[in-house]
Amino acid sequence: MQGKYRALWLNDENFLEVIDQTKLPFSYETKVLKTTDEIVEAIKDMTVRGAGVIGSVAAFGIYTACMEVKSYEELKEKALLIRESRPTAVNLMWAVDKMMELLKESSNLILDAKKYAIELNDEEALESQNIAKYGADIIEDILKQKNKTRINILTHCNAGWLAVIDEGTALAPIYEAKKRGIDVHVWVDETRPRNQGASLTAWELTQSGVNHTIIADNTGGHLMQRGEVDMVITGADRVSANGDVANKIGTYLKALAAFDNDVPFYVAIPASTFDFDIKDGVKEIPIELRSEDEVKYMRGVDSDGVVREVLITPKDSPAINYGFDVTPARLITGLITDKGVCKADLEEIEKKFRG
Ligand SMILES: CSC[C@H]1O[C@H](OP(=O)(O)O)[C@H](O)[C@@H]1O
Repeated sequence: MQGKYRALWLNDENFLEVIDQTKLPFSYETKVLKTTDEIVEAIKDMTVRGAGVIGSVAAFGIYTACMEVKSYEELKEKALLIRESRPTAVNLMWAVDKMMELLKESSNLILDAKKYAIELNDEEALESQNIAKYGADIIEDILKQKNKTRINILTHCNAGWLAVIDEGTALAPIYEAKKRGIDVHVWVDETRPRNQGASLTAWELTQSGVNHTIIADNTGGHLMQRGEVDMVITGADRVSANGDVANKIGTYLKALAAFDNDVPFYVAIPASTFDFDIKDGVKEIPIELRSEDEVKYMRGVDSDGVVREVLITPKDSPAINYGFDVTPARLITGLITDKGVCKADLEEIEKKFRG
C-alpha cells in the first residue's frame, strides 16, 4: 500500500495524490488532485483531514495553483481560496502563508513551490518523529511510577499518520512505545459525528498491530473512575499563546473527566499548531460549524457488504454540528512537542518557541 506512512504524495506525473479518508475503513482508495478547486473541495469534504495533513495538502495546493497562474499576484487569489477552505486548524493558514512568503521573490513559481512544499512536509515528518520519542519517554515514566507493565491510553479523534505526516502526533508516541517493546493498549473514542476514531484510528492501529478497543464517546469518564486509563493523548488543531487547545468536539469533556480522576492529559503538537496571535483560546479560536447531516446520518456497511448512509434521527429534527471545542490550559498536563514536553502556559510556550 503506497500511502502506508504518508497520507499524501506526488505521483509519477507530479500531481498530488491522497488517500481518500472518506472511504476508510471499508476501502483503501486514492484520489489525484489536479486543480486548486479539487484541492479546496478535498479539504472541505474531508477527503483529506487532520490538522497537519490539511496543512501539507495546502502546501501542495499552492504548488498546484502555480500551474494555473502566470504571476504571483494571480497566485494570491488561489492562495486565499485554499486558506479559507476550513477555519479551525491553523496549520492550514500557516502552510499557505509560509509558502506565499517563500515564493515572493521566485522567478520560477512551479519549480520553487514544488521544492518548498516537499521541504515543508519533510520538516513536519521530522517533528513527528521527535514527538514520538518525547511522548514514549512519558509513557515509560508513567509505567515506572505506577510499577506496571501495560499502559492504557485513551485518545480522541484521529491524530495518527492519516492526520499528520509521518507518524502523526497523538499516535506517534504509541507507535514508538510499541517499537520499544512496551505493552500498549489504546481506548479509541468513536468520535461522533464523523467517527474518525472508530473508522480511522482503529484502522491505523489495526495496520500496525497495536492493541485497541473502540469505545462509545461517553465511556471515557467511567473507565477513568475505574482506574482503567493511565493517560490521555490527543492531537490539536490550534493552540493559543496561553496554551488553550482547540481539538475535535468532545475533547474538553475528556479533559474534565481526566482532571477529576487525576489522569494525565497530554496534547501532542507540531510547532505549526501554535497560534501566537490568539491570546485566549476559549474566547478567540474560530470553531467550524459543519452540516447538520453529519449528525443526522451515519455511514456503514450492510450485510451484503454495500456501504450505505442511513438516517438515525427524526427527519425533521434540527441538529447542530460544532466540529471542535476548546480545552482550557489549566486542564492540560503538558504539550508534547518536537522540542520536548512543555507546560500549557504562556511563559513556557514563549520561552520554548519564541525565545
Ligand atoms: C493533528 S490533530 C488531528 C485532528 O484533526 C481533527 O479534525 P478533523 O478530522 O476534523 O480534521 C481533530 O481535531 C484531530 O485531533
